[in-house]
Amino acid sequence: MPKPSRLGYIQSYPHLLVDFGDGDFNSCLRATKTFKAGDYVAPLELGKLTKGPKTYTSVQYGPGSNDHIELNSDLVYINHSCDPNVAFDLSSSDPSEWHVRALRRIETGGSVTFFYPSTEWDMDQPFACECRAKTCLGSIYGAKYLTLSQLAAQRWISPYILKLVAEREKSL
Ligand SMILES: C[S@@+](CC[C@H](N)C(=O)[O-])C[C@H]1O[C@@H](n2cnc3c(N)ncnc32)[C@H](O)[C@@H]1O
Repeated sequence: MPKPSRLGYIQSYPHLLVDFGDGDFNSCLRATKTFKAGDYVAPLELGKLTKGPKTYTSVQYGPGSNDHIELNSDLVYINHSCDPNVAFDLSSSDPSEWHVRALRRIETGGSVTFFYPSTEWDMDQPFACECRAKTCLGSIYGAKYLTLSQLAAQRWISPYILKLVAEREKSL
């Protein structure tokens, strides 16, 4: 189940709802209540996660090229933004603590977004970003293709991504 479908849709989390659009990639996840900065938006429940190869729906959890999980829940509909409102925090060595956290206030009905290169080093499916943020980076390929200052401008970057960037900078 890479993506829950519109047909027979059952919400995965009480305060998050998929807004299904037409076409393959035009859906998003919306908040059905207001979240404050720092609030837990959703846990990454271990029972739902599956390890697997890198895909456009997977989330990286470590520095290795095989360190990817499928979310198997509505969280897969969280779009990228260059000015995101949540962090995917998979930094704990205890996976039961992995979670999605609000980086700033999210109003009821607001689209939930994260900065994909905060978890992804080299993405399976790069795209031309349509986030419309003033700080939009244009094309999103993964952290490997961003400068240190572009990454440093973000509120949250996963520790293993920062480590990979540090290794890249050292080898220059
Ligand atoms: C995991 S899906 C996210 C949900 C997706 N919108 C959908 O309807 O299935 C990731 C894909 O959504 C699209 N996407 C996500 N954020 C985007 C953005 N800011 N601009 C353009 N496309 C985006 C891209 O095609 C990307 O490969």
